[in-house]
Amino acid sequence: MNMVYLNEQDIHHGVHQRRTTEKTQTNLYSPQGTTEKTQINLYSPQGLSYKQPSVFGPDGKVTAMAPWLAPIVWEGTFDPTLIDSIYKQQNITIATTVFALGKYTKFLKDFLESAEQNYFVGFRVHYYLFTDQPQQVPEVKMGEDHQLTVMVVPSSNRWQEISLRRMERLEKLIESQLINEANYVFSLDVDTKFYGRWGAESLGRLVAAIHPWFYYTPREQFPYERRPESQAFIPHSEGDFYYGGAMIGGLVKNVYQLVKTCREQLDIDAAKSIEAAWQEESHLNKYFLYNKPSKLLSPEYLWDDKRSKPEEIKTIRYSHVYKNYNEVRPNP
Ligand SMILES: CC(=O)N[C@H]1[C@@H](OP(=O)(O)OP(=O)(O)OC[C@H]2O[C@@H](n3ccc(=O)[nH]c3=O)[C@H](O)[C@@H]2O)O[C@H](CO)[C@H](O)[C@@H]1O
Ligand SMILES: [Mn+2]
Repeated sequence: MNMVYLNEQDIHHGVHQRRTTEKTQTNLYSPQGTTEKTQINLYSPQGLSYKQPSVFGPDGKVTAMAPWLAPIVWEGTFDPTLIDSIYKQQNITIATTVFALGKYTKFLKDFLESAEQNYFVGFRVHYYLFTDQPQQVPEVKMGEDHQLTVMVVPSSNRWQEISLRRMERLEKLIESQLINEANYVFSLDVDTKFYGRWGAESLGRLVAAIHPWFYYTPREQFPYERRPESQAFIPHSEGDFYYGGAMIGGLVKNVYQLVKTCREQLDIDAAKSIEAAWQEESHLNKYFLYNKPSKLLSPEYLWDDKRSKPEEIKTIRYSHVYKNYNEVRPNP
């Protein structure tokens, strides 16, 4: 069983060819096996030793709680009508950032149209769409209380840069606007589509999504950054879940702490000319390891169209659509 999934992951990663090798870690950077401890970042506590948590309970069924008592949101664990009504009384605004630079504008229509069908329907939603091609932004009819603001930003010729810059841009947006305008904020990938409800059950102080390709994987095989010289470094003995960089969320203040820290850590790495294996996603995983999310979204909330639906996934709500990497990215 495990083997099958590991192979699928390897295929998944092989497509991008951006995983660092395990060799680098043991041979180059930890020659005596002593550096791991001394190079742990200042904001990280010393590694705490505990068993890797699982999304499956002892009965083999999915579990609705992480061992630090954060809910894991699955179909069947909440009453959608009830939970929406609780948050509606609070009159909240949910800011949502999405980036579409270069050819990624082609994903906007499906992303926005499907969001309008499924995403926080009946709540106040304010999309902030960052793009370098404002003329390519499609007209999409917004639901009541939903609005969209286009933020024009300079283009970039490296997809890695576009992806990781989201941290800095979100940091600035929160400082300048969201702190006064919104209660919650989500940042979502654009090469995606909503297929099902995404509502108030996803709200929390700090929200992470479990990556659809790694919830069967032993932590030592997570594609964390393994070079101790990177600020995103995580030793093989640590790790909870592997979280996807395509979705982060939470209260504005808590997301601000997250994006600011990740941006600072990315800057430190950049000054040393090191780019983590999965860019900001690696830094995000480091952050969540030492600042545990208060709510986890099951892979229902971050699926991948390339992956067939296993039994434990009752409904797919938000999923990566197929993309031809060579066609849409500015560089390999
Ligand atoms: C499932 C998941 O968690 N996917 C993550 C993954 O692969 P992905 O292959 O999904 O990354 P990606 O190509 O979708 O890039 C992330 C996002 O950056 C934006 N973009 C990117 C390139 C470009 O030319 N124009 C543009 O606008 C766009 O919003 C896109 O959704 O790794 C990335 C960084 O290593 C991010 O962490 C993604 O969230
Ligand atoms: Mn993506």
